[in-house]
Amino acid sequence: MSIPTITLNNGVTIPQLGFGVFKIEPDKTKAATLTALEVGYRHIDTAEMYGNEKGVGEAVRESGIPRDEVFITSKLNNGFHAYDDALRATDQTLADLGVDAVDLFLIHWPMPAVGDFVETWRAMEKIYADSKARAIGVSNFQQTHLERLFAETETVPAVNQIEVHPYLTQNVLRAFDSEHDIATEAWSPIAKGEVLDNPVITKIATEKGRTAAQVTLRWHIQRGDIVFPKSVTRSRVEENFDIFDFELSVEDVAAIDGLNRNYRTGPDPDEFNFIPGR
Ligand SMILES: NC(=O)C1=CN([C@@H]2O[C@H](COP(=O)(O)OP(=O)(O)OC[C@H]3O[C@@H](n4cnc5c(N)ncnc54)[C@H](OP(=O)(O)O)[C@@H]3O)[C@@H](O)[C@H]2O)C=CC1
Ligand SMILES: O=C(O)C(=O)[C@@H](O)[C@H](O)C(=O)CO
Repeated sequence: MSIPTITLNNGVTIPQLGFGVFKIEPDKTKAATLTALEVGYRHIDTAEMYGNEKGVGEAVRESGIPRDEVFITSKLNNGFHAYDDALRATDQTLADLGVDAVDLFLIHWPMPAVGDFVETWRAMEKIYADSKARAIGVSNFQQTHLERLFAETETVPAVNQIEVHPYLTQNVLRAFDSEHDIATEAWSPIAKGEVLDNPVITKIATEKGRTAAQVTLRWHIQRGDIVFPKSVTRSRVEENFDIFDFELSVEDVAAIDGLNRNYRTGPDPDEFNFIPGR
């Protein structure tokens, strides 16, 4: 099964479907990631915050798949926004993953009340210039945060990774990303499972002979976003991968768009200023 790719604003290509590892225990991450790689995933989304970068790196090495065939994303944790801290934390991420460079590196949260993300972005530009990341981007940035980066720095982020699912369709921010050549990545794409019993989605699933998760992931793919559902259950890892041999109609996509209720499963980026360990 060939996974579609998206070309980022610096020419780097990313598989549109990946595997997320948030909340996978460090000692279970190697096995879970190996399962995803066996099933066919070639894009893994991790973060320093998840405490499981080592397991991801071990799985990629143990899989025997050439490094350049697996796209690895990690994220700079909230306690490392200061310029020198960001550079040091990046080196630690590379050491934990056991790689020379990540494919994509993101500022995990803007933390607007702290207010130092422009300095952090300058560190990201240095990390990119030093070839420690093939592409750099942000996560959980609102339009105002992006506008500050445009005004005060040189590089437009390649990616904005934000919460998106049928109950939080984010069409305004996604359109803003797109106007500025920033690819949107949709985190918690099935809303941590919360959308799977929605009658609009289950009806489409029944009509298509698919599961609600497959319909929801297919909706993301047809809207053009990048997704990386998480599962520690092999049958679900397979199910979530098996979404490229059917299509939703324009009406199906519109019906799922209509489920938006601006509901977040995770923190509001305008209010989240949490620094782990402090
Ligand atoms: N940048 C950021 O701030 C954030 C980024 N992320 C990224 O996004 C990824 C995905 O988001 P996440 O929050 O994990 O949530 P998801 O929307 O991917 O949902 C994961 C949950 O759904 C279950 N599940 C997965 N597939 C199926 C299926 N086919 N049928 C029924 N249940 C299923 C999983 O259970 P089980 O594992 O038990 O099978 C798990 O409980 C993360 O792993 C992380 O990489 C997530 C949150 C914030
Ligand atoms: O999963 C992530 O990438 C996150 O940032 C979350 O852990 C987020 O910080 C959260 O859910 C906090 O409760």
